[in-house]
Amino acid sequence: MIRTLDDLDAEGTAVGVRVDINSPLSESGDGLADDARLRAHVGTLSELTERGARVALLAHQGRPAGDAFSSLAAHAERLDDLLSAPVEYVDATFCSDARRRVEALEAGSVLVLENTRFYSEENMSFDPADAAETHLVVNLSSVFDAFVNDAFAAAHRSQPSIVGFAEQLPSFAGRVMERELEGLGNIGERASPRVYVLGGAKVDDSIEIAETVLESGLADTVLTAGVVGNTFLHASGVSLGSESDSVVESRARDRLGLAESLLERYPDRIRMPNDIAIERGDERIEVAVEELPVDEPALDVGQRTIDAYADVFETAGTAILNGPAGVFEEERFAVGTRGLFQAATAAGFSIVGGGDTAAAIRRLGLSGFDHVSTGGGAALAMLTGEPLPAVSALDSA
Ligand SMILES: Nc1ncnc2c1ncn2[C@@H]1O[C@H](COP(=O)(O)OP(=O)(O)O)[C@@H](O)[C@H]1O
Ligand SMILES: O=C(OP(=O)(O)O)[C@H](O)COP(=O)(O)O
Repeated sequence: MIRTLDDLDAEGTAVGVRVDINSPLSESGDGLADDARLRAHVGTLSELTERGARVALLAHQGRPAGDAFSSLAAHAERLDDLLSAPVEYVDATFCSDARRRVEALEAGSVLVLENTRFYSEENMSFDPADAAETHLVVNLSSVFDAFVNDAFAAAHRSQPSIVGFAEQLPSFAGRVMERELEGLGNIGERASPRVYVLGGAKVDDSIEIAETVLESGLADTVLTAGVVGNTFLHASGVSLGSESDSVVESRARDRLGLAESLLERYPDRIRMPNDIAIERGDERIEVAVEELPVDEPALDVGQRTIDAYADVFETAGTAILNGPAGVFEEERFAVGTRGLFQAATAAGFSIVGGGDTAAAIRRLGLSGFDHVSTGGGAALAMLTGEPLPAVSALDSA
C-alpha cells in the first residue's frame, strides 16, 4: 500500500522531495527552454510548503557528458517564480554544506539541492537495499525526516535518489506520482477494446512495444502512424519510395523482421496507414498507399487514415497514444497528429504517454484526454505492464 501526502504529518518536517524537472535547455545552455515539468510539481510543492514542511528538492538534469547535463540553478530561479514559497539553491547535494542548509530551512520554504547526477552513484542502478547505503542517501537521510517521491518520469530508474530513501525514511508518493499511478496503473483492467496508437520515430522501440502489448493481450488493436506506420507498410511489402524506405531501414534497425512476423501473427490486429502526406513544391499532397512509391519522404498520415482510425476510436474503451503521427513541428504535417489525437478523445478513456507526444499536445493546443503523462519511458513501462522500481520501493516502504 503506497502512502500519499494525506498520510504525512508535514508541519515542521524536513522532507526530501524527489522531483523530475529534467527539461530541455535553451541554446545557450544556461536557461530552460520549457518549464512544463516544473509546473507539474507546483501542486505537490505548494501543498507541502502551505502545510509547513521544510522542503529539500532532489532532481537530476541530463546525463553525464550530454548537452543537457547542467546545474539546477536556473530551475531554482524558475521555481521561485512559480511558487509562492521562498526558493533557495545550493550548489551541493549531500556534503556538510548542503546538510547544514537543509537543517537551517524554515517551515514553508524550499531548498533546491544540486543535480543528483553530478555524483557517480546516481548514474548507476542499485537494488533498493544497496541504494539505501549510497553516500547520497545515507548523508541526506541524517537530515531528512521523511521522503516524498514525485518523480514519476524517472520512476523506471533504479537510482539511489529514486529507490534508496524508502529503506531509510517514512516515504510517500507526491501528487504527480499519485495521479500518474491512477491514470496509467492497471492498464489491463481498463475498458476494452484497448487501442494502442504507435507513431513517432523510435521505430525499434515501438515494434517491441507492439509485440509486448499484442502478445499480452493489453492491446486489442495497434494503429500505426508516423515513421512506425511507414515501417509496417514497408514490412508488409509496400514500397514507399527510396527516401522513406531508407528512413525506415535506418530507424527500424534489426527489428524489421520482427515487424514482418507481427504482421503474420496478428494480421487483423495491426492497422497501417491508408495514405501518407508528402511535400511537393511548397504543398502538402496526400498519396493513397495504392499510388506508392513516390520520390518524396512520407512526413505524415493523410485524411483517409485519420478517418479510418477515427472509426476505431468510436468504439474503443481505451485509447493509448504514443508518438506523433507526422512531423508535427511543421504545421503542414501536424494535420495527422491533430486529427488522430482529437479523434482518440472519443474513446471511453484516453491516455497520452511520451515526451514528444506530450510536447505535440501542448504545441497543437489539444485537450480532452483523460490522462496526459509527464513521463516518456516511465509511462511506456506502465502502459506495457512493466513494474516500476520507484513504485515497488514506495510500496514496500
Ligand atoms: N513521418 C515522419 N517522418 C519523420 N519524422 C517523423 C514522422 N512522424 C513523426 N516523426 C517525428 O517523430 C518525432 C517524435 O517521435 P518519438 O521520439 O518516437 O516520440 P515520443 O518522444 O513521444 O516517444 C517527432 O520529432 C516527429 O517529427
Ligand atoms: O526525461 C526523462 O525521461 P523520458 O525521456 O523518458 O521522458 C526522465 O527525466 C528520465 O531521464 P533519463 O532517461 O536520463 O533517466
